[in-house]
Amino acid sequence: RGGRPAAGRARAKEQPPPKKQQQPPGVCLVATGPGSVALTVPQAKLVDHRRGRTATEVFDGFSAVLPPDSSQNDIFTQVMNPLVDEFLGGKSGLLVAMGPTGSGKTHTVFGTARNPGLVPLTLQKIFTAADESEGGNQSPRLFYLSMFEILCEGKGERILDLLSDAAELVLQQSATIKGLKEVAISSAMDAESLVSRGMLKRSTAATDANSESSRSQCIITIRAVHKTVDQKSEHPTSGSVLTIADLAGAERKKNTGNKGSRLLESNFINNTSMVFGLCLRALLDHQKNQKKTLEKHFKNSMLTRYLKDYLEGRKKMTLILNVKPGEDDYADTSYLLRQASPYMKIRYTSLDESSDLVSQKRTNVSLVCQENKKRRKVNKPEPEVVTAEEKELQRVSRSEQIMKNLFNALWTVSKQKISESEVAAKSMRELLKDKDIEILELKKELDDLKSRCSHVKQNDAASIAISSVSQTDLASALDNVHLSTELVQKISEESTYSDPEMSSAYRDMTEKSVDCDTSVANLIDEQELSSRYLKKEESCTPDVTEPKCDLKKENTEIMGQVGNKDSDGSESCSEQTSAPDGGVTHAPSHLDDPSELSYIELQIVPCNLSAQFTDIQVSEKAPMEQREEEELSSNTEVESIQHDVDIKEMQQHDYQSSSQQPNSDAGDVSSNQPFLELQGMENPDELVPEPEICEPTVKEAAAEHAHGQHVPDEGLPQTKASIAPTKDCQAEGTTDDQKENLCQEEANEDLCASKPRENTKKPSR
Ligand SMILES: Nc1ncnc2c1ncn2[C@@H]1O[C@H](COP(=O)(O)OP(=O)(O)OP(=O)(O)O)[C@@H](O)[C@H]1O
Repeated sequence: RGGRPAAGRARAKEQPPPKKQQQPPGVCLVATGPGSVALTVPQAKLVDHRRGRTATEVFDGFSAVLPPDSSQNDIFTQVMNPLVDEFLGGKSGLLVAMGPTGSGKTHTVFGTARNPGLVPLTLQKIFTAADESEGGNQSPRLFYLSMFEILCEGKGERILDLLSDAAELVLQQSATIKGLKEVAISSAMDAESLVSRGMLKRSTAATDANSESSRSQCIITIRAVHKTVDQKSEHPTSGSVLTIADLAGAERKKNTGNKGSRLLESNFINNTSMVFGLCLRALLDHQKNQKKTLEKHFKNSMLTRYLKDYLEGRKKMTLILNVKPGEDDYADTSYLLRQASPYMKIRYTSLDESSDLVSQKRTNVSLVCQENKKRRKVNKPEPEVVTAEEKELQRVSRSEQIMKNLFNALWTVSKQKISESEVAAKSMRELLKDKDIEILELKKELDDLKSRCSHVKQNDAASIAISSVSQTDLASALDNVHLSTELVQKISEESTYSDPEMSSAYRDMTEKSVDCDTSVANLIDEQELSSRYLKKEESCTPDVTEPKCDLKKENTEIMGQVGNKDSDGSESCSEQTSAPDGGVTHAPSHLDDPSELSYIELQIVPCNLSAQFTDIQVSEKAPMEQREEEELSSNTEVESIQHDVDIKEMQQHDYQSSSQQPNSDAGDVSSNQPFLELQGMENPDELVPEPEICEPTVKEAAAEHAHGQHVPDEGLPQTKASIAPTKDCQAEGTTDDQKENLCQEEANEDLCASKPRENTKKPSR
């Protein structure tokens, strides 16, 4: 008990015990050197074939090996004094007493009043050193003492403050205990009494192995604070800390005989001891192989969490392996030596800590050291110190680089999309241009069609004008017919005085003329109807060239219809102008009928008019040409009339010559023979002699026609006017009875002639 674990590896080979140290009976472990021990297997533990032989294991490498008769001071001097010196020098340290139950750990740490342990000795040493430091002009320091235990509570753990009545303490992540009472200590005596009071609260129980067995892990901390630095703070946290831990010893059930709650405590104690050993083993392995990560076994118990800095090699730690050298304790001793002897090779990484705050930086320093080692492996001359800020900067720069790459990728894709869109827009523009060109061409075609349609409309208007002109011509022709009728009537009236037969023939001729006038009026009506029908057909006919043909055909049909209609009447004028095949013929065919010789000459006019109408309709001449033709026809008509007048004049002359004879006979055929020959007539009875008083009037009218006075439409009244004075002259040259007869006849003729004229004017105008 009380021996420090030797450094180095225990040799597990059988070798003869050292000659100088005789192994006492019942003892298995003896010191063989300042840092080595020899563990001999008891004979009872050996198998049968090995009995009689000595089986000894040598464990060397320990810092010191203290024999069983060593005092508390020897232990303090050998084990604790270096830690106290470092503590007083500003360095934290840890002392942990390990060993099986009943091995004397508590006795070694706390001792007794008469034989004080390491804690009292430390306190004495500290205050002694403090007194010496004040006398040596060193800065005064304050010492604080805390004492707590970690015990089992059910299946868990809890911290209990041994210097206060605090209900519960909380172990923080920073390896500090929240709520732990620190008691400032000003003297060793006060501190020892304080520790003594705390020991009274510690959980202990009697087991088969120990009458006062510790049931918890007890931890005492002494913190030294310089007054000049932390005197303003009531509870300064800076300063070196000296930690002394008295662990509960591992227990064997058969040795302790624990049951129930004790057995649970045994499990807790053994588990904590095991975790503590694993942490040390992991630290050792990590220091042996830097590539191997440091296992974080310290998380598995509250004790190891509290001692994390020490178990990770950042603070100095001293282990006291308490063992019992009896043969009965061989198993526990052998187990502890085998377990803990390798820990002597553990080295802490920093010896320059001066305060607990500095320990926070030591982590970075440790990382820097590891980083430097790595950099040395890659043969870099100067290792770079990577701080947290630099790491943050590197992380930010990486993020920026990632975002930059992402932005570049998006930009490239966007550019491609834009280029594709531009190409598509260009093609669409070209397509629109083509469409515009097509639209312009279509517009041109539409304009052409419009112009052609307007031309067609003009043609239609021309055709309509032609129809109207034809109607006008028909009307003028009708007027001419009336004029001729009136002229014939005048002549017949004049001739009625001389020949009654001529008068009857004249009446027939007048009736024929009236019929002809009526036929012409009907023709005008039908032409107007046909022109309207033609308009409707032209409006529905798409082909613009068809109306011309239709116009000709329609006009031809009109003529045919007129002929057919008049053909019902045996003596119609239209019957003579229409051929059976629809063609146009002239009146000479009627010369075959001797019954109509009296008005053959007068029917030339309507027949010519029909021919004129046919020419107009077929040739579709211009209105001026039509007017010229009309004038020509009128002139022809006048010439024919003048020719008739000449004939009448010749007849009148013959009649006068015959009437001057005493026995004038109207039936004298010889006197009429020249006229008949001229006219080509065979029946002289139909000749109507004209009276002599009409000669000047007829001559005057014939002279007007002969002087080239055309007879336009408007000139028709003039013709009438030119004829009217002849009646006056005629009336002046006659007797009163004759005048009355003439006026009566003239009135009758006016009434007879007015009827057809009124019928013809209505539809034509
Ligand atoms: N060097 C010593 N001198 C005198 N008595 C001792 C010595 N070592 C131990 N003892 C006595 O042995 C008994 C057990 O000692 P101690 O309680 O210290 O053992 P422990 O290792 O702490 O056991 P546990 O782990 O169970 O607490 C005590 O009664 C103690 O007085």
